[in-house]
Amino acid sequence: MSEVTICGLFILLFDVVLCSAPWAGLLLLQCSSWGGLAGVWAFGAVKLVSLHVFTFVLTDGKPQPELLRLVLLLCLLSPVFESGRFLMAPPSEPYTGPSPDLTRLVLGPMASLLACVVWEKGLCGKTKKNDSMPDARRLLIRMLKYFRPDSLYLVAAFGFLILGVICDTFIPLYQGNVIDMLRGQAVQSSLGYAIGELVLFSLGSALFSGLRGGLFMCTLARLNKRLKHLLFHSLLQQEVHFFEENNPGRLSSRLHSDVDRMGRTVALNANAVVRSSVKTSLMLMVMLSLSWELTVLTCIEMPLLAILQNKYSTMSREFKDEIQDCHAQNKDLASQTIGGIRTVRSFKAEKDELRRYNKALDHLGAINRRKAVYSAVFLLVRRLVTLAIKILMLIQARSLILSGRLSIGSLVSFFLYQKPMSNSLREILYCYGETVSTVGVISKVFSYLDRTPKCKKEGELAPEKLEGGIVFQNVTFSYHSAPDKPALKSVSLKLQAGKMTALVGPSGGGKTSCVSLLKRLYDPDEGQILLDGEPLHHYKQKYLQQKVALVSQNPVLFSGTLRYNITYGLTNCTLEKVEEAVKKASVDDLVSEMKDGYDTDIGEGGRNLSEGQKQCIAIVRAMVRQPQVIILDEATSKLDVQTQNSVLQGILAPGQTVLVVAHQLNTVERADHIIFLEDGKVVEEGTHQELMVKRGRYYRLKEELFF
Ligand SMILES: Nc1ncnc2c1ncn2[C@@H]1O[C@H](COP(=O)(O)OP(=O)(O)OP(=O)(O)O)[C@@H](O)[C@H]1O
Repeated sequence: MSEVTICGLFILLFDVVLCSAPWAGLLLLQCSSWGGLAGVWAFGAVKLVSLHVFTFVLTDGKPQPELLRLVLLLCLLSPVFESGRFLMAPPSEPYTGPSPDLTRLVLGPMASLLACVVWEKGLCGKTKKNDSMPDARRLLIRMLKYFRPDSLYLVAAFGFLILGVICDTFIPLYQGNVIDMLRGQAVQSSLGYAIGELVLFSLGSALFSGLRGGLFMCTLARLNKRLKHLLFHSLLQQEVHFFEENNPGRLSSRLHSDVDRMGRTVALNANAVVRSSVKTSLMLMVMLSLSWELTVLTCIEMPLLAILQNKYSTMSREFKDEIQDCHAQNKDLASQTIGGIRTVRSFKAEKDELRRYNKALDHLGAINRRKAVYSAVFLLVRRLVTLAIKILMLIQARSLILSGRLSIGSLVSFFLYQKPMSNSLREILYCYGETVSTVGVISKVFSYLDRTPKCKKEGELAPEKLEGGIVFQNVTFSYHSAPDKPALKSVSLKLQAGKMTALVGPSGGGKTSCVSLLKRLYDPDEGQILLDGEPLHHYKQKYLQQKVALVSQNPVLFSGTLRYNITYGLTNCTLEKVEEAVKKASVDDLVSEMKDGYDTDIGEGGRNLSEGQKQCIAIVRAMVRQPQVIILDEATSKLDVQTQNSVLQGILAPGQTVLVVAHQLNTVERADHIIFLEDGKVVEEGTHQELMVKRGRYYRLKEELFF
């Protein structure tokens, strides 16, 4: 047992001794009261001083904050409670102060102790152990701030909510009135009046609830739109490394399901909490007026359930995170297989894929089973607690009825109120649990929203005239997924303005990495790349993407029309410009063959086109930008030789800097200068003829091996 617990027990014992003294005195003197409310507060003050001194002595002058909170609770609970009774006492039965009975002597310290345990262990204790809880509060407050632009809607929604609840609470009262009138000899007009009031409250309840629901839904839709826009904007700013490290399925799940979930949970729970709180307060007032002892017992049930719910919520939050990750993985697995169905079919790997998917489903099933077991245990314990409290209440009610302090009718009314009040409290606790379990989701979404892209800020340069000379100065670069294996090691090379340069080398040599750096998809770890003598990051990003165009072997096209794909990312690109680019690239036949010409829908990812046609579209997309530097990364590999020649002839304008990427020397005969890259290093460079002499044997050998 810890030191704090032992000290707490001593303090409790001392409190019981302190309380029993005046009670014993009152009993001996046969007094029924000890000075009304003033006496209770005075005794509370005396207790506060005595217990403080006792605590300081007990802890050698260094009391723990938990003990001080217990002392405060022991001293203040009774005066506060009595003040409540005093304020709520009906005029027919004026307040006479606490009566000396044993139940009160035990109930006071018990309630204080319970409240203390709930606070320290269940709520506050959790906060101290788990650093994420203050974060949770901060995250929820931040989440609420996103509702700010809809404050007016929210104020109206909450207003309608409170009006609706008030109408709801009065409906049973008027129902009772009408029933009473049916039994008696009420005048026809007053019966009609009571029915009218009942109808009015029912209509009010329906109307206000409808308005409240509509306004909440509207606010939620607006919040979702705002958050999705912000998140998508933030994602689009991130560097390419980020997308390599984070799986696209998971990012898309954050953007859609998570944003929906966080908005829904926070808005609906706030709605439910306000509704339940108003209802609970109204019912609590009525219940206290019926019997405070039974109300205290009902209220003891609440913190016990709160502890249980708190524990369950923590577990359920972990389960939910696990399940969500699992769902994202499964979704990814399925979409990968469906997306790559041609490859799957050609390798006859359907059974393997099914087995992989089944394994993933089994994993998800196991988590769901564990969650179900925990949920069943939680439900059982919760029911047992409720049952135990109910038995205690019946025992207490029996003694109250026997002593004549409670009528059977009042007991029935009390029990009639108890169920809806427990439901309201349960709803509040449930909402709390739900909100806490959504904190993980909120924190992940916010972490993406707050993420600062790890790439250099774009510059301001956008010169009208660009020569297109490019220099790599000692460039070293590694991918984040393989930080110890640099893809480029101190590479220095030069692309002369207006000339065609070829990067040649075996697979994995670093050609594509050079191209990616040139397109600023990544930034070098060391060294720099100069364009017309200026570092690449000094140029405006938009300018750079327009002046340096890349056509890769597997171009990415988007669903939409042919024209949309050609003019992708360009504003105000006229049809004439598109037609000119198509003519230059000699692919006008391809366009004329299409059903709706430029307005033909090419399907998702361009699936209605052949691989060669996709390459043609990508070439036109680059041409339409009239770039000064054009990079052809095996851009025509899927075209037949004749088309390849005519396309190349058309696109290579005089004075343009061209970078061609290839595996073999014989495909880059036109190049003015060839750079041979191997294992991330420049190993040879020169003209085609020079290289054929130097590396011809090597190439002949390689080509024999490959072809
Ligand atoms: N996204 C990536 N993450 C981690 N490593 C990568 C990534 N892309 C390439 N690499 C590694 O970087 C090195 C250079 O690859 P790069 O793609 O630049 O070579 P390449 O010469 O273009 O090859 P290929 O001719 O086959 O396209 C290789 O070792 C490769 O494994």
